[in-house]
Amino acid sequence: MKKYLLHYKKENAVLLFLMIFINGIETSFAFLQMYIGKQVIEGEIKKVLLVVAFNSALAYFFYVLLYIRKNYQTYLISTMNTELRNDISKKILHESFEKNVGTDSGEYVSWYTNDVREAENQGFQVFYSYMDTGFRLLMGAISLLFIKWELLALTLVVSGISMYVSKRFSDKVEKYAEKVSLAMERYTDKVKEQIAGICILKSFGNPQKFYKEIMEAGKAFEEEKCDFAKNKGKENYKSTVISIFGINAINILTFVLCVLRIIAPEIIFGSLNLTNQVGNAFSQLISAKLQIAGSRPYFAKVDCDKNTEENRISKKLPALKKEIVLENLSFSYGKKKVFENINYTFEKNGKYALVGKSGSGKTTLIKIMLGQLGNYQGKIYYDGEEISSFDGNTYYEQMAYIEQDVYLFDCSIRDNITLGSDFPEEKMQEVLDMSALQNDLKTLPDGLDTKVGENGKNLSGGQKQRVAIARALIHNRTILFVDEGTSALDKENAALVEEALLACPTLTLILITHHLKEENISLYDKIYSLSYE
Ligand SMILES: Nc1ncnc2c1ncn2[C@@H]1O[C@H](COP(=O)(O)OP(=O)(O)OP(=O)(O)O)[C@@H](O)[C@H]1O
Repeated sequence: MKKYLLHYKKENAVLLFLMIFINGIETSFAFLQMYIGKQVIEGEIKKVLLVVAFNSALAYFFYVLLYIRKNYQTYLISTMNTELRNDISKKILHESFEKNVGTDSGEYVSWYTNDVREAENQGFQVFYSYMDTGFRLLMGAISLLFIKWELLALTLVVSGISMYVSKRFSDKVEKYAEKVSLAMERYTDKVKEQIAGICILKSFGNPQKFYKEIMEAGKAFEEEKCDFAKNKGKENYKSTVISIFGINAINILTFVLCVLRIIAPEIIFGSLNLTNQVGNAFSQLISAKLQIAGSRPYFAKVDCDKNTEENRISKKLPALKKEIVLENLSFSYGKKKVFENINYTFEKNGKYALVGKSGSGKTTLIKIMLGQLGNYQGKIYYDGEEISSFDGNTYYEQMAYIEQDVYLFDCSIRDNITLGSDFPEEKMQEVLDMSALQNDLKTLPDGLDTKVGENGKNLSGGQKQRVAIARALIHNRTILFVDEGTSALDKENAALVEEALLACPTLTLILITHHLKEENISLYDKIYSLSYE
Protein backbone atom coordinates (compact mmCIF):
# COMPACT_ATOMS: atom_id res chain seq x y z
CA MET A 1 0.00 0.00 0.00
CA LYS A 2 2.93 2.28 0.82
CA LYS A 3 3.94 2.25 -2.86
CA TYR A 4 0.58 3.70 -3.97
CA LEU A 5 0.47 6.29 -1.22
CA LEU A 6 3.99 7.45 -2.12
CA HIS A 7 3.24 7.50 -5.83
CA TYR A 8 0.59 10.14 -5.12
CA LYS A 9 2.54 11.82 -2.35
CA LYS A 10 1.60 15.40 -3.26
CA GLU A 11 -2.10 14.60 -3.37
CA ASN A 12 -1.84 12.61 -0.16
CA ALA A 13 0.05 15.45 1.52
CA VAL A 14 -2.84 17.81 0.64
CA LEU A 15 -5.34 15.34 2.08
CA LEU A 16 -3.34 14.83 5.28
CA PHE A 17 -2.97 18.60 5.69
CA LEU A 18 -6.75 18.92 5.35
CA MET A 19 -7.16 16.25 8.02
CA ILE A 20 -4.82 18.10 10.41
CA PHE A 21 -6.74 21.32 9.84
CA ILE A 22 -10.12 19.67 10.41
CA ASN A 23 -8.87 17.95 13.55
CA GLY A 24 -7.49 21.25 14.78
CA ILE A 25 -10.96 22.78 14.46
CA GLU A 26 -12.52 19.78 16.19
CA THR A 27 -10.11 20.07 19.10
CA SER A 28 -10.76 23.78 19.42
CA PHE A 29 -14.41 22.92 20.24
CA ALA A 30 -13.15 21.51 23.57
CA PHE A 31 -11.48 24.82 24.44
CA LEU A 32 -14.62 26.72 23.43
CA GLN A 33 -16.63 24.49 25.76
CA MET A 34 -14.19 25.20 28.56
CA TYR A 35 -14.55 28.92 27.88
CA ILE A 36 -18.36 28.67 27.76
CA GLY A 37 -18.24 26.71 31.08
CA LYS A 38 -16.15 29.45 32.69
CA GLN A 39 -18.51 32.23 31.47
CA VAL A 40 -21.57 30.24 32.64
CA ILE A 41 -20.02 29.91 36.14
CA GLU A 42 -19.22 33.64 36.13
CA GLY A 43 -22.75 34.51 34.82
CA GLU A 44 -21.51 36.27 31.61
CA ILE A 45 -24.58 35.47 29.47
CA LYS A 46 -23.64 37.90 26.66
CA LYS A 47 -20.24 36.31 26.24
CA VAL A 48 -21.83 32.86 26.38
CA LEU A 49 -24.19 33.76 23.50
CA LEU A 50 -21.38 35.26 21.45
CA VAL A 51 -19.15 32.20 21.82
CA VAL A 52 -22.06 29.87 21.09
CA ALA A 53 -22.69 31.80 17.84
CA PHE A 54 -19.01 31.59 16.95
CA ASN A 55 -19.05 27.88 17.79
CA SER A 56 -21.98 27.34 15.38
CA ALA A 57 -20.24 29.20 12.55
CA LEU A 58 -17.09 27.17 13.13
CA ALA A 59 -19.15 23.98 13.15
CA TYR A 60 -20.63 24.92 9.76
CA PHE A 61 -17.15 25.58 8.34
CA PHE A 62 -15.99 22.28 9.87
CA TYR A 63 -18.68 20.29 8.05
CA VAL A 64 -17.95 22.00 4.74
CA LEU A 65 -14.29 21.04 5.08
CA LEU A 66 -15.27 17.52 6.06
CA TYR A 67 -17.36 17.25 2.88
CA ILE A 68 -14.45 18.47 0.73
CA ARG A 69 -12.08 16.06 2.46
CA LYS A 70 -14.35 13.06 1.88
CA ASN A 71 -14.77 13.82 -1.81
CA TYR A 72 -11.06 14.35 -2.31
CA GLN A 73 -10.34 11.10 -0.47
CA THR A 74 -12.76 9.21 -2.73
CA TYR A 75 -11.06 10.67 -5.82
CA LEU A 76 -7.61 9.69 -4.52
CA ILE A 77 -8.68 6.16 -3.66
CA SER A 78 -10.18 5.62 -7.10
CA THR A 79 -6.94 6.87 -8.68
CA MET A 80 -4.90 4.45 -6.57
CA ASN A 81 -7.31 1.61 -7.35
CA THR A 82 -6.67 2.20 -11.06
CA GLU A 83 -2.94 2.05 -10.39
CA LEU A 84 -3.45 -1.20 -8.47
CA ARG A 85 -5.37 -2.69 -11.40
CA ASN A 86 -2.53 -1.65 -13.71
CA ASP A 87 -0.11 -3.47 -11.46
CA ILE A 88 -2.28 -6.58 -11.56
CA SER A 89 -2.17 -6.46 -15.36
CA LYS A 90 1.60 -5.94 -15.23
CA LYS A 91 2.03 -8.86 -12.88
CA ILE A 92 -0.07 -11.19 -15.05
CA LEU A 93 1.75 -10.12 -18.21
CA HIS A 94 5.15 -10.58 -16.56
CA GLU A 95 4.33 -14.05 -15.34
CA SER A 96 5.66 -16.92 -17.42
CA PHE A 97 3.40 -18.56 -20.00
CA GLU A 98 3.65 -21.68 -17.87
CA LYS A 99 2.17 -19.80 -14.91
CA ASN A 100 -0.46 -18.04 -17.07
CA VAL A 101 -1.60 -21.28 -18.66
CA GLY A 102 -1.55 -23.13 -15.34
CA THR A 103 -3.61 -20.51 -13.48
CA ASP A 104 -7.39 -20.73 -13.64
CA SER A 105 -8.80 -17.55 -15.15
CA GLY A 106 -11.25 -17.17 -12.26
CA GLU A 107 -8.30 -16.61 -9.93
CA TYR A 108 -7.11 -13.71 -12.04
CA VAL A 109 -10.65 -12.31 -12.26
CA SER A 110 -10.75 -12.42 -8.48
CA TRP A 111 -7.62 -10.25 -8.29
CA TYR A 112 -9.24 -7.49 -10.36
CA THR A 113 -12.57 -7.61 -8.57
CA ASN A 114 -12.51 -8.99 -5.04
CA ASP A 115 -8.92 -8.20 -4.19
CA VAL A 116 -9.08 -4.60 -5.41
CA ARG A 117 -12.28 -4.12 -3.40
CA GLU A 118 -10.69 -5.57 -0.25
CA ALA A 119 -7.51 -3.54 -0.76
CA GLU A 120 -9.70 -0.44 -0.93
CA ASN A 121 -11.93 -1.27 2.03
CA GLN A 122 -9.32 -2.68 4.35
CA GLY A 123 -6.32 -0.80 3.02
CA PHE A 124 -6.77 2.70 1.59
CA GLN A 125 -10.00 3.60 3.43
CA VAL A 126 -8.68 2.36 6.74
CA PHE A 127 -5.30 4.02 6.24
CA TYR A 128 -6.99 7.41 5.98
CA SER A 129 -9.14 6.72 8.96
CA TYR A 130 -5.97 5.61 10.79
CA MET A 131 -4.23 8.89 9.96
CA ASP A 132 -7.31 10.91 10.80
CA THR A 133 -7.56 9.21 14.17
CA GLY A 134 -3.83 9.63 14.71
CA PHE A 135 -4.13 13.38 14.17
CA ARG A 136 -7.11 13.53 16.51
CA LEU A 137 -5.05 11.73 19.10
CA LEU A 138 -2.13 14.08 18.60
CA MET A 139 -4.28 17.21 18.84
CA GLY A 140 -6.01 15.86 21.91
CA ALA A 141 -2.66 15.02 23.49
CA ILE A 142 -1.22 18.49 22.76
CA SER A 143 -4.33 20.11 24.23
CA LEU A 144 -4.06 17.97 27.33
CA LEU A 145 -0.47 19.19 27.68
CA PHE A 146 -1.83 22.73 27.95
CA ILE A 147 -4.26 21.65 30.65
CA LYS A 148 -2.05 19.31 32.71
CA TRP A 149 1.11 17.49 31.64
CA GLU A 150 0.26 14.51 33.90
CA LEU A 151 -2.78 13.81 31.72
CA LEU A 152 -0.60 13.78 28.62
CA ALA A 153 2.01 11.55 30.29
CA LEU A 154 -0.65 8.98 31.11
CA THR A 155 -2.06 9.23 27.61
CA LEU A 156 1.34 8.46 26.10
CA VAL A 157 1.94 5.49 28.40
CA VAL A 158 -1.46 4.03 27.58
CA SER A 159 -0.96 4.54 23.84
CA GLY A 160 2.49 2.93 23.95
CA ILE A 161 1.20 -0.18 25.70
CA SER A 162 -1.79 -0.51 23.36
CA MET A 163 0.32 -0.17 20.23
CA TYR A 164 2.85 -2.71 21.43
CA VAL A 165 0.21 -5.29 22.29
CA SER A 166 -1.75 -4.74 19.08
CA LYS A 167 1.26 -5.70 16.91
CA ARG A 168 0.79 -9.33 17.93
CA PHE A 169 -2.92 -9.14 17.16
CA SER A 170 -2.37 -7.69 13.68
CA ASP A 171 0.06 -10.46 12.64
CA LYS A 172 -2.65 -13.03 13.36
CA VAL A 173 -5.28 -11.06 11.44
CA GLU A 174 -2.99 -10.90 8.39
CA LYS A 175 -2.79 -14.70 8.25
CA TYR A 176 -6.57 -15.09 8.36
CA ALA A 177 -6.98 -12.45 5.62
CA GLU A 178 -4.64 -14.40 3.37
CA LYS A 179 -6.89 -17.45 3.66
CA VAL A 180 -9.97 -15.39 2.73
CA SER A 181 -8.22 -14.04 -0.33
CA LEU A 182 -7.41 -17.56 -1.58
CA ALA A 183 -10.94 -18.76 -0.82
CA MET A 184 -12.27 -15.84 -2.84
CA GLU A 185 -10.14 -16.87 -5.83
CA ARG A 186 -11.44 -20.43 -5.65
CA TYR A 187 -15.03 -19.23 -5.41
CA THR A 188 -14.76 -16.86 -8.41
CA ASP A 189 -13.13 -19.60 -10.41
CA LYS A 190 -15.88 -22.09 -9.62
CA VAL A 191 -18.65 -19.61 -10.51
CA LYS A 192 -16.91 -18.78 -13.78
CA GLU A 193 -16.54 -22.45 -14.65
CA GLN A 194 -20.18 -23.26 -13.92
CA ILE A 195 -21.49 -20.27 -15.87
CA ALA A 196 -19.34 -21.27 -18.85
CA GLY A 197 -20.91 -24.72 -18.75
CA ILE A 198 -24.50 -23.66 -18.00
CA CYS A 199 -25.81 -24.60 -21.46
CA ILE A 200 -24.34 -28.10 -21.17
CA LEU A 201 -25.91 -28.60 -17.75
CA LYS A 202 -29.30 -27.32 -18.93
CA SER A 203 -29.30 -29.32 -22.13
CA PHE A 204 -28.48 -32.50 -20.22
CA GLY A 205 -31.16 -31.75 -17.65
CA ASN A 206 -28.71 -31.39 -14.77
CA PRO A 207 -29.25 -27.90 -13.32
CA GLN A 208 -28.80 -29.33 -9.79
CA LYS A 209 -25.08 -29.57 -10.49
CA PHE A 210 -25.03 -25.81 -11.13
CA TYR A 211 -26.78 -25.10 -7.80
CA LYS A 212 -24.69 -27.64 -5.91
CA GLU A 213 -21.26 -26.61 -7.17
CA ILE A 214 -21.88 -22.88 -6.69
CA MET A 215 -23.51 -23.42 -3.32
CA GLU A 216 -20.66 -25.58 -2.03
CA ALA A 217 -17.99 -23.18 -3.27
CA GLY A 218 -19.95 -20.28 -1.75
CA LYS A 219 -20.26 -22.10 1.55
CA ALA A 220 -16.52 -22.77 1.70
CA PHE A 221 -15.85 -19.09 0.97
CA GLU A 222 -18.35 -17.93 3.60
CA GLU A 223 -16.76 -20.26 6.15
CA GLU A 224 -13.35 -18.66 5.58
CA LYS A 225 -14.94 -15.21 5.79
CA CYS A 226 -16.65 -16.12 9.08
CA ASP A 227 -13.41 -17.54 10.40
CA PHE A 228 -11.66 -14.29 9.51
CA ALA A 229 -14.40 -12.12 11.04
CA LYS A 230 -14.48 -14.28 14.18
CA ASN A 231 -10.76 -14.11 14.69
CA LYS A 232 -10.53 -10.44 13.82
CA GLY A 233 -13.34 -9.79 16.28
CA LYS A 234 -11.46 -11.76 18.95
CA GLU A 235 -8.29 -9.76 18.41
CA ASN A 236 -10.32 -6.55 18.28
CA TYR A 237 -12.02 -7.44 21.54
CA LYS A 238 -8.67 -7.95 23.28
CA SER A 239 -7.41 -4.60 22.06
CA THR A 240 -10.67 -2.84 23.01
CA VAL A 241 -10.35 -4.12 26.58
CA ILE A 242 -6.88 -2.62 26.74
CA SER A 243 -8.07 0.74 25.45
CA ILE A 244 -11.07 0.80 27.86
CA PHE A 245 -8.61 0.45 30.71
CA GLY A 246 -6.63 3.30 29.18
CA ILE A 247 -9.67 5.62 28.88
CA ASN A 248 -10.74 4.86 32.45
CA ALA A 249 -7.26 5.53 33.78
CA ILE A 250 -7.20 8.93 32.06
CA ASN A 251 -10.73 9.81 33.27
CA ILE A 252 -9.94 8.82 36.86
CA LEU A 253 -6.80 10.95 36.81
CA THR A 254 -8.85 13.94 35.52
CA PHE A 255 -11.39 13.54 38.38
CA VAL A 256 -8.62 13.14 40.98
CA LEU A 257 -6.87 16.29 39.74
CA CYS A 258 -10.18 18.17 39.84
CA VAL A 259 -11.05 16.94 43.39
CA LEU A 260 -7.58 17.92 44.58
CA ARG A 261 -8.20 21.36 42.96
CA ILE A 262 -5.09 20.92 40.83
CA ILE A 263 -7.22 21.71 37.78
CA ALA A 264 -10.12 24.19 37.76
CA PRO A 265 -13.66 22.69 37.82
CA GLU A 266 -14.66 24.34 34.49
CA ILE A 267 -11.74 22.61 32.83
CA ILE A 268 -13.45 19.30 33.37
CA PHE A 269 -15.99 20.28 30.61
CA GLY A 270 -13.30 20.33 27.96
CA SER A 271 -10.78 17.95 29.43
CA LEU A 272 -13.28 15.07 29.67
CA ASN A 273 -14.11 15.77 26.06
CA LEU A 274 -10.43 15.66 25.20
CA THR A 275 -9.62 12.56 27.25
CA ASN A 276 -12.53 10.79 25.57
CA GLN A 277 -11.31 12.04 22.20
CA VAL A 278 -7.88 10.62 22.97
CA GLY A 279 -9.22 7.40 24.48
CA ASN A 280 -11.57 6.68 21.59
CA ALA A 281 -8.81 7.49 19.18
CA PHE A 282 -6.75 4.74 20.81
CA SER A 283 -9.28 2.03 20.28
CA GLN A 284 -10.00 3.22 16.72
CA LEU A 285 -6.29 3.27 15.96
CA ILE A 286 -5.85 -0.30 17.12
CA SER A 287 -8.89 -1.51 15.21
CA ALA A 288 -7.67 0.31 12.08
CA LYS A 289 -4.26 -1.28 12.50
CA LEU A 290 -5.88 -4.72 12.56
CA GLN A 291 -7.79 -3.92 9.39
CA ILE A 292 -4.69 -2.64 7.63
CA ALA A 293 -2.96 -5.90 8.58
CA GLY A 294 -5.89 -7.71 6.93
CA SER A 295 -5.32 -5.77 3.69
CA ARG A 296 -1.64 -6.72 3.36
CA PRO A 297 -2.13 -10.05 1.55
CA TYR A 298 -4.12 -8.27 -1.19
CA PHE A 299 -1.29 -5.85 -1.91
CA ALA A 300 1.43 -8.49 -1.52
CA LYS A 301 -0.21 -10.62 -4.20
CA VAL A 302 0.36 -8.02 -6.90
CA ASP A 303 3.81 -7.06 -5.74
CA CYS A 304 5.61 -6.73 -9.07
CA ASP A 305 9.09 -6.68 -7.56
CA LYS A 306 8.65 -10.25 -6.42
CA ASN A 307 7.32 -11.07 -9.82
CA THR A 308 10.19 -9.63 -11.82
CA GLU A 309 12.48 -11.86 -9.76
CA GLU A 310 10.69 -14.78 -11.39
CA ASN A 311 11.66 -13.49 -14.82
CA ARG A 312 15.34 -12.97 -14.33
CA ILE A 313 16.28 -14.26 -17.81
CA SER A 314 16.18 -11.27 -20.12
CA LYS A 315 17.62 -12.81 -23.30
CA LYS A 316 15.01 -12.64 -26.07
CA LEU A 317 14.46 -15.58 -28.38
CA PRO A 318 15.85 -14.43 -31.78
CA ALA A 319 14.51 -15.39 -35.22
CA LEU A 320 15.36 -18.97 -36.13
CA LYS A 321 18.44 -19.29 -38.31
CA LYS A 322 18.89 -23.02 -38.73
CA GLU A 323 16.98 -25.53 -36.63
CA ILE A 324 15.26 -26.65 -33.46
CA VAL A 325 16.57 -29.94 -32.11
CA LEU A 326 14.84 -32.09 -29.49
CA GLU A 327 17.31 -34.39 -27.76
CA ASN A 328 16.16 -37.31 -25.62
CA LEU A 329 13.05 -35.39 -24.63
CA SER A 330 10.78 -37.07 -22.07
CA PHE A 331 7.75 -35.78 -20.22
CA SER A 332 5.37 -36.95 -17.49
CA TYR A 333 2.31 -35.43 -15.87
CA GLY A 334 3.05 -36.46 -12.29
CA LYS A 335 3.54 -40.21 -12.45
CA LYS A 336 1.91 -40.53 -15.86
CA LYS A 337 4.60 -40.82 -18.53
CA VAL A 338 3.47 -39.21 -21.80
CA PHE A 339 6.52 -39.79 -24.03
CA GLU A 340 10.17 -40.75 -23.65
CA ASN A 341 13.47 -40.00 -25.40
CA ILE A 342 12.17 -38.11 -28.40
CA ASN A 343 14.85 -37.02 -30.89
CA TYR A 344 13.39 -34.73 -33.55
CA THR A 345 14.87 -31.97 -35.72
CA PHE A 346 12.82 -29.12 -37.19
CA GLU A 347 14.76 -27.16 -39.80
CA LYS A 348 14.07 -23.54 -40.62
CA ASN A 349 11.26 -23.24 -43.21
CA GLY A 350 10.74 -27.01 -43.08
CA LYS A 351 7.28 -28.59 -43.16
CA TYR A 352 6.56 -31.29 -40.59
CA ALA A 353 3.59 -33.39 -39.64
CA LEU A 354 3.21 -34.77 -36.15
CA VAL A 355 1.00 -37.83 -35.98
CA GLY A 356 0.04 -40.29 -33.28
CA LYS A 357 -3.08 -41.65 -31.73
CA SER A 358 -5.20 -39.57 -29.39
CA GLY A 359 -3.45 -39.02 -26.07
CA SER A 360 0.02 -39.85 -27.42
CA GLY A 361 1.30 -36.42 -26.38
CA LYS A 362 1.28 -34.30 -29.54
CA THR A 363 -0.24 -31.24 -27.85
CA THR A 364 1.99 -31.77 -24.83
CA LEU A 365 5.08 -31.71 -27.05
CA ILE A 366 4.00 -28.41 -28.65
CA LYS A 367 3.28 -26.89 -25.24
CA ILE A 368 6.78 -27.80 -24.09
CA MET A 369 8.33 -26.19 -27.18
CA LEU A 370 6.25 -23.07 -26.57
CA GLY A 371 7.41 -22.82 -22.96
CA GLN A 372 3.95 -23.52 -21.53
CA LEU A 373 5.19 -26.65 -19.75
CA GLY A 374 8.46 -26.87 -17.88
CA ASN A 375 9.74 -29.88 -15.95
CA TYR A 376 10.70 -31.93 -18.99
CA GLN A 377 13.76 -34.16 -19.21
CA GLY A 378 16.23 -33.92 -22.07
CA LYS A 379 17.20 -30.86 -24.12
CA ILE A 380 15.64 -28.51 -26.64
CA TYR A 381 18.25 -26.69 -28.71
CA TYR A 382 17.26 -23.54 -30.59
CA ASP A 383 20.01 -22.87 -33.12
CA GLY A 384 22.41 -24.75 -30.87
CA GLU A 385 21.48 -22.93 -27.64
CA GLU A 386 19.30 -24.46 -25.00
CA ILE A 387 15.88 -22.84 -25.34
CA SER A 388 15.54 -22.54 -21.56
CA SER A 389 18.35 -19.95 -21.58
CA PHE A 390 15.94 -17.50 -23.31
CA ASP A 391 13.15 -15.52 -21.68
CA GLY A 392 10.11 -17.80 -21.93
CA ASN A 393 7.87 -14.78 -22.50
CA THR A 394 9.55 -14.08 -25.83
CA TYR A 395 9.04 -17.50 -27.46
CA TYR A 396 5.76 -16.25 -28.88
CA GLU A 397 7.55 -13.47 -30.72
CA GLN A 398 8.82 -16.16 -33.10
CA MET A 399 6.23 -18.90 -32.76
CA ALA A 400 2.46 -19.05 -32.98
CA TYR A 401 0.15 -21.77 -31.86
CA ILE A 402 -3.18 -22.47 -33.51
CA GLU A 403 -4.92 -24.48 -30.83
CA GLN A 404 -7.74 -26.96 -31.27
CA ASP A 405 -9.99 -24.48 -29.49
CA VAL A 406 -9.03 -21.03 -30.72
CA TYR A 407 -9.66 -17.99 -28.53
CA LEU A 408 -11.16 -14.89 -30.13
CA PHE A 409 -11.86 -11.50 -28.55
CA ASP A 410 -15.34 -10.03 -28.63
CA CYS A 411 -14.65 -7.58 -31.47
CA SER A 412 -14.47 -7.61 -35.29
CA ILE A 413 -12.63 -10.19 -37.40
CA ARG A 414 -10.24 -7.44 -38.49
CA ASP A 415 -9.36 -6.52 -34.89
CA ASN A 416 -8.92 -10.18 -34.01
CA ILE A 417 -6.41 -10.48 -36.82
CA THR A 418 -4.52 -7.22 -36.28
CA LEU A 419 -4.95 -7.10 -32.45
CA GLY A 420 -5.13 -3.32 -32.77
CA SER A 421 -1.94 -2.80 -34.81
CA ASP A 422 -1.84 -1.21 -38.27
CA PHE A 423 -0.99 -3.34 -41.30
CA PRO A 424 -1.03 -2.40 -45.01
CA GLU A 425 -4.12 -3.54 -46.89
CA GLU A 426 -2.02 -5.71 -49.29
CA LYS A 427 -0.61 -7.62 -46.34
CA MET A 428 -4.12 -8.16 -45.00
CA GLN A 429 -5.33 -9.48 -48.35
CA GLU A 430 -2.31 -11.78 -48.60
CA VAL A 431 -2.98 -13.42 -45.22
CA LEU A 432 -6.71 -13.65 -45.93
CA ASP A 433 -5.85 -15.60 -49.09
CA MET A 434 -3.40 -17.86 -47.28
CA SER A 435 -5.82 -18.66 -44.50
CA ALA A 436 -8.67 -19.25 -46.96
CA LEU A 437 -10.86 -16.67 -45.26
CA GLN A 438 -11.86 -14.71 -48.36
CA ASN A 439 -14.88 -16.86 -49.23
CA ASP A 440 -16.23 -16.67 -45.67
CA LEU A 441 -15.95 -12.89 -45.61
CA LYS A 442 -18.18 -12.66 -48.67
CA THR A 443 -20.96 -14.44 -46.79
CA LEU A 444 -20.65 -12.44 -43.56
CA PRO A 445 -22.82 -9.30 -43.11
CA ASP A 446 -19.99 -6.84 -42.52
CA GLY A 447 -17.15 -8.77 -44.08
CA LEU A 448 -13.91 -8.19 -42.24
CA ASP A 449 -15.71 -5.89 -39.80
CA THR A 450 -18.20 -8.52 -38.66
CA LYS A 451 -18.33 -8.81 -34.89
CA VAL A 452 -17.44 -12.30 -33.75
CA GLY A 453 -19.24 -12.27 -30.35
CA GLU A 454 -17.94 -13.60 -27.04
CA ASN A 455 -15.07 -15.99 -27.79
CA GLY A 456 -16.08 -15.97 -31.45
CA LYS A 457 -19.48 -17.58 -30.88
CA ASN A 458 -20.84 -16.03 -34.13
CA LEU A 459 -18.27 -17.95 -36.21
CA SER A 460 -17.93 -21.64 -36.98
CA GLY A 461 -15.04 -23.63 -35.48
CA GLY A 462 -13.32 -23.68 -38.87
CA GLN A 463 -13.70 -19.93 -39.36
CA LYS A 464 -12.26 -19.29 -35.91
CA GLN A 465 -9.19 -21.34 -36.75
CA ARG A 466 -8.72 -19.54 -40.03
CA VAL A 467 -8.89 -16.17 -38.26
CA ALA A 468 -6.20 -17.43 -35.85
CA ILE A 469 -4.00 -18.53 -38.76
CA ALA A 470 -4.41 -15.12 -40.42
CA ARG A 471 -3.53 -13.48 -37.07
CA ALA A 472 -0.30 -15.47 -36.84
CA LEU A 473 0.67 -14.82 -40.46
CA ILE A 474 0.05 -11.07 -40.40
CA HIS A 475 2.23 -10.80 -37.28
CA ASN A 476 5.07 -12.53 -39.15
CA ARG A 477 5.30 -15.49 -36.84
CA THR A 478 7.56 -17.74 -38.87
CA ILE A 479 7.23 -20.90 -36.79
CA LEU A 480 3.66 -22.11 -36.82
CA PHE A 481 2.29 -24.96 -34.73
CA VAL A 482 -1.14 -25.95 -35.95
CA ASP A 483 -2.83 -28.38 -33.59
CA GLU A 484 -5.34 -30.21 -35.77
CA GLY A 485 -5.89 -26.72 -37.07
CA THR A 486 -7.57 -27.93 -40.19
CA SER A 487 -9.74 -30.58 -38.52
CA ALA A 488 -12.56 -28.12 -37.94
CA LEU A 489 -12.44 -26.85 -41.51
CA ASP A 490 -14.55 -28.34 -44.23
CA LYS A 491 -12.65 -30.61 -46.60
CA GLU A 492 -12.22 -28.11 -49.41
CA ASN A 493 -11.06 -25.25 -47.20
CA ALA A 494 -8.88 -27.61 -45.16
CA ALA A 495 -7.00 -28.54 -48.28
CA LEU A 496 -6.72 -24.89 -49.30
CA VAL A 497 -5.29 -23.80 -45.94
CA GLU A 498 -2.94 -26.76 -45.66
CA GLU A 499 -1.64 -26.30 -49.18
CA ALA A 500 -1.17 -22.55 -48.72
CA LEU A 501 0.77 -23.12 -45.50
CA LEU A 502 2.83 -25.92 -47.06
CA ALA A 503 3.64 -23.70 -50.03
CA CYS A 504 4.82 -20.77 -47.92
CA PRO A 505 8.62 -20.80 -48.30
CA THR A 506 9.29 -18.62 -45.25
CA LEU A 507 7.24 -20.64 -42.79
CA THR A 508 8.40 -23.41 -40.46
CA LEU A 509 5.26 -25.50 -40.13
CA ILE A 510 4.55 -28.22 -37.58
CA LEU A 511 1.10 -29.61 -38.18
CA ILE A 512 -0.45 -31.97 -35.69
CA THR A 513 -2.91 -34.19 -37.45
CA HIS A 514 -4.83 -37.42 -37.16
CA HIS A 515 -5.69 -37.55 -40.83
CA LEU A 516 -2.68 -37.12 -43.03
CA LYS A 517 -3.82 -36.97 -46.64
CA GLU A 518 -2.03 -39.41 -48.93
CA GLU A 519 -1.52 -36.78 -51.66
CA ASN A 520 0.04 -34.32 -49.22
CA ILE A 521 2.60 -36.67 -47.69
CA SER A 522 5.23 -35.79 -50.28
CA LEU A 523 4.85 -32.10 -49.43
CA TYR A 524 6.19 -32.63 -45.91
CA ASP A 525 9.90 -32.74 -45.15
CA LYS A 526 9.31 -35.27 -42.41
CA ILE A 527 6.47 -37.01 -40.61
CA TYR A 528 7.12 -37.69 -36.95
CA SER A 529 5.04 -40.26 -35.20
CA LEU A 530 4.55 -40.21 -31.43
CA SER A 531 3.74 -43.69 -30.27
CA TYR A 532 4.94 -44.17 -26.73
CA GLU A 533 3.25 -47.12 -24.99
N1 LIG B 1 -2.67 -31.01 -17.60
C1 LIG B 1 -2.64 -32.34 -17.66
N2 LIG B 1 -2.52 -33.06 -16.52
C2 LIG B 1 -2.46 -34.40 -16.57
N3 LIG B 1 -2.53 -35.13 -17.68
C3 LIG B 1 -2.66 -34.48 -18.86
C4 LIG B 1 -2.72 -33.06 -18.90
N4 LIG B 1 -2.84 -32.67 -20.17
C5 LIG B 1 -2.85 -33.81 -20.90
N5 LIG B 1 -2.75 -34.88 -20.11
C6 LIG B 1 -2.69 -36.29 -20.53
O1 LIG B 1 -1.49 -36.46 -21.29
C7 LIG B 1 -1.71 -37.29 -22.39
C8 LIG B 1 -1.28 -36.58 -23.67
O2 LIG B 1 -2.19 -35.53 -23.91
P1 LIG B 1 -2.09 -34.64 -25.24
O3 LIG B 1 -3.17 -33.64 -25.18
O4 LIG B 1 -0.71 -34.16 -25.38
O5 LIG B 1 -2.39 -35.73 -26.33
P2 LIG B 1 -2.63 -35.53 -27.90
O6 LIG B 1 -1.74 -36.53 -28.58
O7 LIG B 1 -2.48 -34.13 -28.29
O8 LIG B 1 -4.14 -35.99 -27.98
P3 LIG B 1 -5.26 -35.58 -29.08
O9 LIG B 1 -4.78 -36.09 -30.40
O10 LIG B 1 -6.48 -36.32 -28.64
O11 LIG B 1 -5.41 -34.11 -29.03
C9 LIG B 1 -3.18 -37.67 -22.37
O12 LIG B 1 -3.29 -38.96 -21.82
C10 LIG B 1 -3.82 -36.65 -21.46
O13 LIG B 1 -4.87 -37.21 -20.75
